[in-house]
Amino acid sequence: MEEQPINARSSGKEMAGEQMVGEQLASQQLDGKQPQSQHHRSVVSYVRRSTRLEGRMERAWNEYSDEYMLRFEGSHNELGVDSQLIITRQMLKDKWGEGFREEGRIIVEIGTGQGENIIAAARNNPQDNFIGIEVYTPGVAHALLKAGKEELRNLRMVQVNAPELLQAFKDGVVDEVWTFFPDPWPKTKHHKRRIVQDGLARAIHNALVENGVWRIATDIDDYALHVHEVMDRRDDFINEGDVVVSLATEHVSKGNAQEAELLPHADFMESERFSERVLTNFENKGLKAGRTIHDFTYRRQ
Ligand SMILES: C[S@@+](CC[C@H](N)C(=O)[O-])C[C@H]1O[C@@H](n2cnc3c(N)ncnc32)[C@H](O)[C@@H]1O
Repeated sequence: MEEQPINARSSGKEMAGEQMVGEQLASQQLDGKQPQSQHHRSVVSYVRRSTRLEGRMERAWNEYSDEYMLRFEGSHNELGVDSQLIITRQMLKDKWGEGFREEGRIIVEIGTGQGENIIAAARNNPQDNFIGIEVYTPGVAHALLKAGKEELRNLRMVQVNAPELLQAFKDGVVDEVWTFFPDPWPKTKHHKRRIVQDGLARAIHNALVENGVWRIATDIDDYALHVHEVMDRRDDFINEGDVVVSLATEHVSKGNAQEAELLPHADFMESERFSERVLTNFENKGLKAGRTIHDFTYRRQ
């Protein structure tokens, strides 16, 4: 479905469109200038759908959202974050309340979907703190339901546009950022909507502790190539991959493996499967369709 570019902040209707995020906002801040108006339009990586919850999901929201949702200025009832917001570890601790692990790492997952990964990670690593960012309300509700049922204390969810939140973190607050199976946006004219972009990389670089890592996974070859294009030329991250992967160097459309085989290939370095990554529905679909799963580890320099 084609998105309708309307301003999410002013309308709050079913289809959200374009607002200032990622590359533009990050580059303005990191260049030391004040960002322009937050209402300036830029491209976002999602299409906002109807967010009406019913039944179990509605009950989960009512029961658990007060405890599990972290709310920041500018993030009430909309997906934006105040461009002046600075998130420190102390602020997180204060908002979190009981359950924040003083000595623990802070791990942020961008685009948690149904929450499978972040829930499993929080359960398996009770010593660390996990923050899930997701724009899609039913996805957030699913995560709340699972977290609430398991009484996880070391997990919080935020419903905002992830690049905006990432760039609010004060230098060196986050230990790891995970982006697993980002929306592929296969059409060339939509590649600018892919969430892995220079602006997000800069924001994540700033948010990460020294030697912190950004882990990415995708089942789309063309997206894997896009990740290499964006990340491998950066000198502020190092690609820690030690597995050689051959990828078609011309962009190919999603699923067009035959065409890809005929195109010129080049070798790229990728990682073994990240051990904390669980098999989600998205990955399962990719595997069933015979696609290769690509894992990336970029370490902050
Ligand atoms: C293809 S799903 C993958 C979900 C999950 N990571 C998994 O592996 O199952 C991508 C998710 O990213 C979310 N998303 C896309 N852009 C986002 C953004 N700018 N901020 C937060 N979430 C976003 C979408 O709503 C969607 O749930």
